[in-house]
Amino acid sequence: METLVVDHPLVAHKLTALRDVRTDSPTFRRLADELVTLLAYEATRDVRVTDVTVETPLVSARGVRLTRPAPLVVPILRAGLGMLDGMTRILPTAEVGFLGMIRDESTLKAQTYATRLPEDLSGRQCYVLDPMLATGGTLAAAVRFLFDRGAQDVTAICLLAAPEGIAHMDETFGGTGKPIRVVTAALDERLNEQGYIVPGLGDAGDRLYGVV
Ligand SMILES: O=P(O)(O)OC[C@H]1O[C@H](OP(=O)(O)OP(=O)(O)O)[C@H](O)[C@@H]1O
Ligand SMILES: O=c1cc[nH]c(=O)[nH]1
Ligand SMILES: [Mg+2]
Repeated sequence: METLVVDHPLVAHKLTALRDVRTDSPTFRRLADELVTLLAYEATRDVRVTDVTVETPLVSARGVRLTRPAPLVVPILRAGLGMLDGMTRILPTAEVGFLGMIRDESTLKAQTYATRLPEDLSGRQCYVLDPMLATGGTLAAAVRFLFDRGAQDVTAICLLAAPEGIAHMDETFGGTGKPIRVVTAALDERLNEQGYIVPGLGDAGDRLYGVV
């Protein structure tokens, strides 16, 4: 599995503001949206394209267009929804599937409460959106759903990742030879006793959707 920590001053600037406990929900939503677009630019570096020729007003020119079928983008509800607009802004023809997952805060195990994915993902490139990669239980389950339906490769875009989550993904998929990438704005220090990323940004879903 490949992990890419995007090293860019604008990414660091927006992430710092997201971490700030004083950032209110409307600002948090806007920053998350902007940050995803920057991460998505890096995450889509390997998106498949097909050679085409276009007519400019002057001559024929060679170029590319996205290979069809377009990639599948899968936000993990609830918090991943806050990343969908930022992603589809740069990949407007993407198909969108949904996974609803919640982590039981006492066991830290992920439970799936909704799946709305194409049945057949043979040969498809997939992008999973979830702001937080903590223990990795949620992302591992989501990635398994996609590979079970035939996905060719999966890239997860996470605002923040913990070393424990990256290690869990490596242990789960490392020996499978499946192409998986995690693209994140930062690899934080650790998880605390409650499974929260430290220094982190708190509960991403609550901060996005106004509980705090
Ligand atoms: O890596 P893990 O330890 O599995 O934890 C990460 C998950 O926890 C959060 O979702 P949460 O369960 O809080 O649901 P929500 O999006 O509805 O807030 C987050 O958005 C991830 O999906
Ligand atoms: O730090 C964390 C860990 C899991 N989920 C969150 O929203 N934040
Ligand atoms: Mg939450």
